[in-house]
Amino acid sequence: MKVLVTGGAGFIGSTVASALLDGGHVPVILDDLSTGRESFTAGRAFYRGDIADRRLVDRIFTEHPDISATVHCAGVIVVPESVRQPLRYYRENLAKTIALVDHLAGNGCRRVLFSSTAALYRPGADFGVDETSPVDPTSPYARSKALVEQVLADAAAAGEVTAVALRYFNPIGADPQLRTGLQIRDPSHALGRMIEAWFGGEKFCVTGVDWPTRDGTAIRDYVHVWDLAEAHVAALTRFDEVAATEPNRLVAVNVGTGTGTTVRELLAAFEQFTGEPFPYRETGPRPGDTAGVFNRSRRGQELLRWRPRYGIADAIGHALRWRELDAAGPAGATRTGPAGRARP
Ligand SMILES: NC(=O)c1ccc[n+]([C@@H]2O[C@H](COP(=O)([O-])OP(=O)(O)OC[C@H]3O[C@@H](n4cnc5c(N)ncnc54)[C@H](O)[C@@H]3O)[C@@H](O)[C@H]2O)c1
Ligand SMILES: O=c1ccn([C@@H]2O[C@H](COP(=O)(O)OP(=O)(O)O[C@H]3O[C@H](CO)[C@H](O)[C@H](O)[C@H]3O)[C@@H](O)[C@H]2O)c(=O)[nH]1
Repeated sequence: MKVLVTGGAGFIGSTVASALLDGGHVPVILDDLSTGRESFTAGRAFYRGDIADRRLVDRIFTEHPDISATVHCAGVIVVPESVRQPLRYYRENLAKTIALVDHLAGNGCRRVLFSSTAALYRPGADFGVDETSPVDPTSPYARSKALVEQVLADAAAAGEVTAVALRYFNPIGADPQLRTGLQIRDPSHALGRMIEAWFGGEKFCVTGVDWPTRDGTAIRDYVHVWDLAEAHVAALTRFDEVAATEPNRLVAVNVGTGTGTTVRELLAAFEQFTGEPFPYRETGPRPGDTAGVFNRSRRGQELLRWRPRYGIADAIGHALRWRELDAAGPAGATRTGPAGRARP
């Protein structure tokens, strides 16, 4: 398969591209490098530009007429930022996706695998959700994803596209071969902040301790980014079969591990991995935060014939090793290096 990967210079898209290559497929990357890293595209077909640029999309399909599907990862992703800049989030994630899908359909590429998010679910009493759980996003970021799903559902009903949405839970870790990992300088997600605090010799800040969870901190389903990437390859490999399970509808599939982990539990797993106590402080929740959800659906395993292979300790290890390598290498030369930390 030859597959267009938007956002293929970013954290998840670059890992998807590696998993495609490892599976004998060919990724073609479209990325504007707004948060992506050019070195992640080395040795891969790469077009720098905006997903909404019709001329660029036309050029890609002229040069690669055998692209059979698109994985659409490009977008802006920071929940608290979306609360401050909703118009930007709706423009980047919703308006530009409509333009992209229109250009894709115009080029005869109707198979769309969309990067959606479990953040669109309303947390239930026990925080477990499946694909039929109520969708009730609480931030402009999550709402932009729910709106794209709605657009794709309508386009699928009209036969304009065949669409599958992978609703990611919380991807962490790095490519186990360390070809790519988290590329942004100042991550906002819990494990990213933990790693920066640990390398910087600072306290980790737990944001939100009054959620109705077992220990008051928010719960998430942390899925290794390599497992997530393999779920994409599985979905692409049997795309028509998966789409045919709900003809003329958007097929939504949760991609999580099935295990809920609180922030305190993630911190404990980090301490266990490094063998050192991790000092922390506590504050109120961030804007747009939710108590969280974990996956309780088996649809991903059944429809995609996929199952996660890695656990949280693997993900922490890969993320730490990537961070260490990245700080040392040319791509990370401007970053602060590990603050005298011994390798765990
Ligand atoms: N990271 C998570 O926790 C998470 C969870 C659920 C869903 N997702 C979704 O997965 C996708 C990828 O997320 P990520 O963590 O890899 O983020 P990322 O920021 O690392 O990657 C996004 C990529 O898209 C590119 N991009 C952004 N806008 C673009 C545009 N208009 N045209 C072309 N390229 C553009 C960026 O340069 C970047 O390389 C996003 O759609 C995100 O919403 C992420
Ligand atoms: O330094 C931190 C960072 C986060 N948290 C807490 O940890 C929990 C999880 O936060 P994350 O940011 O790791 O996870 P989210 O599900 O809130 O958001 C993540 O997933 C979203 C999509 O689902 C977006 O992609 C977003 O950018 C990405 O961070 C939240 O309660 C948050 O308040 C902390 O306690 N301290």
